[in-house]
Amino acid sequence: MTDQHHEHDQAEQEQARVLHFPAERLDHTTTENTDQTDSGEAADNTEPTVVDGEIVEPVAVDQPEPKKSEPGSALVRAEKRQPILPAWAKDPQEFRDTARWALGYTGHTAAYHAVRCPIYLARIIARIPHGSLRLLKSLAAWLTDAEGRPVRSASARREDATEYLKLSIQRDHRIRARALLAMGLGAAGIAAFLAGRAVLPELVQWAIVAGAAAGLGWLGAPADKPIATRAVESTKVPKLTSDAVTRALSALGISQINQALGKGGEGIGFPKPISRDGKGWRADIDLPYGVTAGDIMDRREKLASGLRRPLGCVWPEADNAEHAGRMVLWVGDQDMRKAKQPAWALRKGVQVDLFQPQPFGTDQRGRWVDLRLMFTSVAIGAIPRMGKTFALRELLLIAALDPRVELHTYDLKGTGDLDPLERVTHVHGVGDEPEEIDKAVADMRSLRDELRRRAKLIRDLAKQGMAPENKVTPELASKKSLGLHPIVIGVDECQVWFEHEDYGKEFEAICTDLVKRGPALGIIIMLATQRPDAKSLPTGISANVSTRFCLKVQGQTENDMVLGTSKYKQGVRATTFAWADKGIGYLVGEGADAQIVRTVAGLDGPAAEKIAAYARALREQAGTLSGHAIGETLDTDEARRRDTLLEDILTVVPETEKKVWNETAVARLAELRPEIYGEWEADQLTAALKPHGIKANRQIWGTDENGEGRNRRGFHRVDIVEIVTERDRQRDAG
Ligand SMILES: Nc1ncnc2c1ncn2[C@@H]1O[C@H](COP(=O)(O)OP(=O)(O)OP(=O)(O)O)[C@@H](O)[C@H]1O
Repeated sequence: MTDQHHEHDQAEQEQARVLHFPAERLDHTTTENTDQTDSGEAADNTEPTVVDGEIVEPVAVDQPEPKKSEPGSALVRAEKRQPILPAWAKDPQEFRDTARWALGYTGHTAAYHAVRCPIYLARIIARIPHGSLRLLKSLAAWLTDAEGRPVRSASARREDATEYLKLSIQRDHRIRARALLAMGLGAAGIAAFLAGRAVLPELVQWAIVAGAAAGLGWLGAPADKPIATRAVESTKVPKLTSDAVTRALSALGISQINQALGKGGEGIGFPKPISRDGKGWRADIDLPYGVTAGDIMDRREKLASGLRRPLGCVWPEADNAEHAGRMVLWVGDQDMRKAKQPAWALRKGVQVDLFQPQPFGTDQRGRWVDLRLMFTSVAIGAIPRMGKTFALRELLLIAALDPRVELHTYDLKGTGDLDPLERVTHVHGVGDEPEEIDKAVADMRSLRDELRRRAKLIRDLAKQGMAPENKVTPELASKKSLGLHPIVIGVDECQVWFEHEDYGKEFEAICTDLVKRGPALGIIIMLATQRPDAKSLPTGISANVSTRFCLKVQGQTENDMVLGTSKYKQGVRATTFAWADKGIGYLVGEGADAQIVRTVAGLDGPAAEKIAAYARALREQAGTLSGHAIGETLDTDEARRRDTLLEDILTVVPETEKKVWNETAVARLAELRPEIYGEWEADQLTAALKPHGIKANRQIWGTDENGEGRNRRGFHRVDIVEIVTERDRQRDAG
């Protein structure tokens, strides 16, 4: 295409000649030139010497230098090669589907006709006489040269004796030859019959008789009543044509389109032929100047009406690889909402590896779209009742099928949508009652501590060469001793947390941290909200999540909040979905282009229960059931206490003691709260204080138990005081 253009441009350039036109015009331009340049050349130009048109060489200002031909380059052409194998034969899933369809089709057809065999037999027998009569009639007509009769009669009517004589002689010759041929064939037939009777086995003889009878029966059947009826009625979908597309576009009420289609307009461009793409038609369309793909997407319903197709079949999309006026229109054979989804590989339960992509939903063409949950964080947004909870639950079920995963599930709406996961989850929260919020705060705080622990551990492991990319690897996640297993947190209606009067800011801070740093450390947070605005999905979170799924939303702000800045402008508009497009949304995965995906259909409560039961069995086998799943409730007091380390230190280290050894502090802490600090070593305190930015490995001069002065590791009390004061100040301000 590009080459063709280029050649065309070159040809035009070669033919082009610049004609200089007379004085006044030249005067003007040259004056401008003189203004701009001080050279003497400009002064020369002020003399308009050309009066008549003169041919001068064109000066190419923005054309590329004509390419010198390089040896061998003629062989390397920019042609587009057609794939050797069709797409369905290359994709294993599509191949399986096609093979399954072909087998099913053949089996159905065979069974359908087998059942009707007796009827077909009766019909054949009934039609044999009529068939025989037809055969004899045709034979007689052939023998008597019936086809020449009308011509002969016409010449007789015209009394054209010469012509009639010529035709009669020809007829006599023909009849004689045909009679001889018929006799010969008849004799050969009788001989073959007698020989066949003598030589052929009886079965073959019967087969020949049956074949002859079937032939006569078939001959005797009227054209509108064939012997065998159709086993499959093909419901043919109308072919998408450029005329149909143009008509539909012209019905959208967009003035630029109507102008372009009006008299003298440049029309609508189809840069590629409309072709089959999966189970539908694909049209690449160059819209008239000034019209964008987004303008059409906003009128999807009208477009569907113009195409006379169900709304769920019509999917206009922007082609961002081209210009803003290029649209890809995909018109499916079947309504995406009603089309039978191919079987979900995880429906019956299989062990999954969260590090590998797993099937999340199907695209318009009915192909599975995979999603890798590891190293990601997810935001799901939609107006109510569009399938947001179903999508979140599906993702949590996928996570549950990896027995290493520790689940934290929060159903803040409180209707029990995530209850099927109860049997596998580590922490389960339902509703927004104060005690539930307390539990969630404690859990999130402990997850933040876990995040910090992991960060340090990964740093250490990276130094030892065990975490080459400074993130959790499948090997590290599988080592129980390291505690680096994936942690997946799912929060439905997350706005309840972020809008909480007391803890909103803290939830936001922790979740933002988890969204930013969690993925590399194996902590995956998934947040779903029905009100995607800056309050319910804070910008720190919405800007940093890496996987986004947006079902129907009402406006541009919500759209961009979930899918990312400028997505609406780029033509990725979840506003175009209709009310009936349940479970259908735009998915923006890691670094991938946005695509329309329908989540797994029919994954309701009972279906989710079954998968969760399988996931539990996997966990029982792997010995990874913990927390809520085995009846343990989160000890909120304990979790809170862990967060009071700094305060505890200030309690055990009096103001008068400016510096203290770690071992002294740990011994006193163990006395204060043996249930928490009883087992602590001095090094553990160093590690626990590090995330707070407190250096607990300073050399501190002190006196040991024998009364001898020596240097040991410790910290300055004032460092702790500073952090606690700052934290209290922030909490008060928040
Ligand atoms: N992939 C799908 N295919 C067909 N229907 C679906 C699909 N996903 C969800 N649904 C249907 O959408 C309806 C709403 O789903 P869901 O409860 O998840 O919505 P929601 O957005 O979470 O609503 P709410 O905001 O009230 O919680 C359900 O009745 C469900 O059957």
